[in-house]
Amino acid sequence: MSTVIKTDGLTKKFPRVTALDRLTVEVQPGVVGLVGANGAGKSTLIKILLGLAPATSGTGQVLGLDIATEGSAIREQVGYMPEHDCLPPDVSATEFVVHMARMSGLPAAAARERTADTLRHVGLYEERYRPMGGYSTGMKQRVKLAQALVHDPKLVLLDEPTNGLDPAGRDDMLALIRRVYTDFGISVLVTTHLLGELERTCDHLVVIDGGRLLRSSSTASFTEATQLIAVEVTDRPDDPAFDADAAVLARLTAAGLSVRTDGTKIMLVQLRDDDTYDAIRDTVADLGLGLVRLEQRRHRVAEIFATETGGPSDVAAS
Ligand SMILES: Nc1ncnc2c1ncn2[C@@H]1O[C@H](COP(=O)(O)OP(=O)(O)OP(=O)(O)O)[C@@H](O)[C@H]1O
Repeated sequence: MSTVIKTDGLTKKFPRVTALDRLTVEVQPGVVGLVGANGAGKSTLIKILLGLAPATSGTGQVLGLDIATEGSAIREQVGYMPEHDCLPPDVSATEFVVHMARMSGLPAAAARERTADTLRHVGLYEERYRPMGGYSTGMKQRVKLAQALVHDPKLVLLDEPTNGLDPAGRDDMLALIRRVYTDFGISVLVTTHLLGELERTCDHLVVIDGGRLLRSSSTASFTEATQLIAVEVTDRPDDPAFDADAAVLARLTAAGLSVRTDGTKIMLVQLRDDDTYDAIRDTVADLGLGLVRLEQRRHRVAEIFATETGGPSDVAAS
């Protein structure tokens, strides 16, 4: 696998703010999420990777090309979906995407053919002949994605593609983004400030905060299993006054297991060995209770973020 993006000590200073602070990161082929709160430096990084803005210091390569000297070669092979609305309201999606295809060097016939295919792929059919001013946000985001894909790039950089979409629209867009890689083999770097979106969509996550790298690792390792089992039990139907949780807690503790509650009806039992599950099941059955939940806890991306930044207050957990 060849590296798709590589930066080394990448720094971008504006007069009053350091937008990127010695960022060193490597991205392999796949769907990669770039996550950070508003102002973390995501859009700045994308512009520098495209060779549209110079870095203050540090180096970087995209598809093996130097961001400082080979910007136009990078833009030939990379598609870019900007964050903000950039679509002229009076032209149709077809006219616009054909124009973008021609701009990236496709001959007229090929541009028309690729435009039809790409718009169909992102789910725009009859409406592609109507002026874009009348489109919904979801349709506009699809056109923006289509223009990023039309010249058949090896990599697309998508800046907040789910912005402004309702939950169903977001799910559709994320599924579409996933297919860009699985169906066409085009690698994706997608930015978002919504952590919850990434677990299902991305293979790998890069988390930045204040322009600095917090963490870069596979999505699986972000959400890897902890050594805790979440247990929730029913009350006794014949004896609602019986404190089921306290009884289970006392029994498991007496059996040498470490148990804590998290303020809800869920108890967290430290996984000791394979017998831990049996010990919990037996205890619950002995007490005449039922099990509502018995599952190994997984880290969620949002929890990691909270641990490493001291609080997720400025990052929406979606
Ligand atoms: N052209 C500029 N001049 C001065 N400061 C800038 C400029 N562009 C960005 N910044 C600042 O750099 C920091 C990073 O901005 P950037 O837009 O990269 O963040 P972001 O993570 O993409 O956030 P958002 O999702 O809000 O766009 C912010 O503090 C921003 O105010």
